[in-house]
Amino acid sequence: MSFIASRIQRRAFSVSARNLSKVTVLGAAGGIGQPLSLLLKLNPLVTELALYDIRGGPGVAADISHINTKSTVTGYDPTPTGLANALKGSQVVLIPAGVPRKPGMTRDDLFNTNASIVRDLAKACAESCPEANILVIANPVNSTVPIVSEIFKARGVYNPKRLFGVTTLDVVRASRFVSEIKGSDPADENITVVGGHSGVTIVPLFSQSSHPDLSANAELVNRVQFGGDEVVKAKDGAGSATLSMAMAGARMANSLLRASKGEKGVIEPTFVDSPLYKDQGIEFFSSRVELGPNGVEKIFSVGPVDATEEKLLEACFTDLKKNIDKGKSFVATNPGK
Ligand SMILES: NC(=O)C1=CN([C@@H]2O[C@H](COP(=O)(O)OP(=O)(O)OC[C@H]3O[C@@H](n4cnc5c(N)ncnc54)[C@H](O)[C@@H]3O)[C@@H](O)[C@H]2O)C=CC1
Ligand SMILES: O=C([O-])CC(=O)C(=O)O
Repeated sequence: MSFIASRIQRRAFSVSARNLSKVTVLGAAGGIGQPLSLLLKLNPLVTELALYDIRGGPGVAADISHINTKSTVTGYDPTPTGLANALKGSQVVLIPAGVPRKPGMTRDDLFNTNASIVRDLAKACAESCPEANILVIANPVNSTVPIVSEIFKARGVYNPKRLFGVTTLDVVRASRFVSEIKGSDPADENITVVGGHSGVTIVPLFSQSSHPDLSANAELVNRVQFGGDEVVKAKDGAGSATLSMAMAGARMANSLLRASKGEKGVIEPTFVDSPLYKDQGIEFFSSRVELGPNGVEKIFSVGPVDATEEKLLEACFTDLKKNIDKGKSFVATNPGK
């Protein structure tokens, strides 16, 4: 083959490789995993969908694979090889694997079960797809994201630009709740929510929205902070938010894929390794983040806040630091196999 022909062929390969987007869902047969996988099957940016669960992955995959969009769907057996194959070549890995809350529980009460699930899945990711974007949905997000980072660090493959805690549901809720009060279209309501993803670590910044008066609406602030509890209570023992979460997770994955294809100005709120409050010992923080082909492109600062929000941020910092430290020390004391 001539030099030019081989160069053309190489370029054609790299262009088509860039156009291929394998997305993996770990926990694909669960309450979130199933509708999330469905929404990803409907996304034309996804070319290959890999579904893994400790039970039921192949069944969900067979069902979804009949949907007449172009992407291929494969379900993997619950074995180490199945998991490795689900992850190999993946560009985006979503992790909704783990137990959900029951009424009366906090997200932190899930730690004992979910920490080791996330730790072990993170090990598999570090091994099989160290360069993928990892989107952690499993709670408590404030602790599970640091767990993933510690595992990647221990293996020398940590890239802070590729690790995301999914906090999209908080802004989805905030815009919907505001629209109910104002009688507006939620699509027009851009509410910034910063901090973490549980209770008082969730800080909506209404003063920055087109309705600054709402920052004094304690009931609304509380509803955004404890929106998850509203669903847990209504489901009465049958789990937590699954459908709205699937929509939020699919939105976040879609934003990453759009940015990876070179679209500019794609901004999502997300819980990332962040410089914003590192001087206060807070290594991860959710704020508006511009996404790009390399993952995190730019982390926006919190911006001006009013006195009420200043107090909310103080409460957030205290809990968030504890949650992050808990995740980090878990890996130090429970490194697993
Ligand atoms: N980040 C967020 O905004 C939200 C997070 N969540 C969290 O997402 C998690 C999942 O919630 P649901 O889907 O409702 O729970 P679920 O119990 O319905 O589904 C979890 C799935 O994970 C699977 N699983 C467990 N261990 C696994 C492992 N080692 N490997 C692969 N799969 C495994 C289970 O077999 C099950 O199918 C919970 O921790 C929940 O708290 C829920 C809503 C919002
Ligand atoms: O509340 C929960 O346990 C699930 C969750 O994270 C949410 O709905 O925001």
